[in-house]
Amino acid sequence: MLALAGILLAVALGAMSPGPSFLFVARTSMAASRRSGLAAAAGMGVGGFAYAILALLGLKAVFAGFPWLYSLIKLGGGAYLVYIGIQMWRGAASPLADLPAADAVRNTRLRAFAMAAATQLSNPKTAVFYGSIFAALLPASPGPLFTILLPLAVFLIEIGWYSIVALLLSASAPRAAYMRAKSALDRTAGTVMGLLGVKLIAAADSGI
Ligand SMILES: NC(=[NH2+])NCCC[C@H](N)C(=O)O
Repeated sequence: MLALAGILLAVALGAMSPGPSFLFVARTSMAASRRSGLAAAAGMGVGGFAYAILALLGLKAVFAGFPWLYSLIKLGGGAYLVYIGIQMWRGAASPLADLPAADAVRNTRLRAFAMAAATQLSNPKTAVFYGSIFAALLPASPGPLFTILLPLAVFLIEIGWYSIVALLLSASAPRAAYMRAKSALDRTAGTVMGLLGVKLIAAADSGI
């Protein structure tokens, strides 16, 4: 159980370090709504859960055995981050839409959830964390209880941290500040996303 606690601490610290996933949840919470921000937090939880399971299944060995797969993931993930960055730039100058209809709100939440999960899965920081540090901390032969508890705990930590981010940043003061500086903030976030994507693509042929 001590091993589990150590791994979970590493997961929490990793989740709290800023990166593309943080940017996505922060922006969704400020630009869309609290509920969309929480939907995005759930997407991050699901993405982390998927990575924890992959790691338990031997993600590191898979990457070591099939280096091209690791490169492919980096290429695809990098391209996705660049795409998100461009989308942020393109929307930067337009004001936020007026209150959308109920249908649109549902769609927005679902979209926030799906895009968050995609962001978490293609996020180089997340992939590297679960593919290396996390995998290295795993016991050589984890028992069944450990194998069940670990992905669930990872899900709770990731969704928990990003829910805190969503709740804090969807409050009226951060939202108002975001509205005032929307185009500059969107361009900055878009540039950071795009650069992280380019960095990932450039490193696609390097090893684990
Ligand atoms: N335990 C982790 N490393 N989770 C993924 C972290 C992603 C990182 N916090 C980001 O915002 O991009």
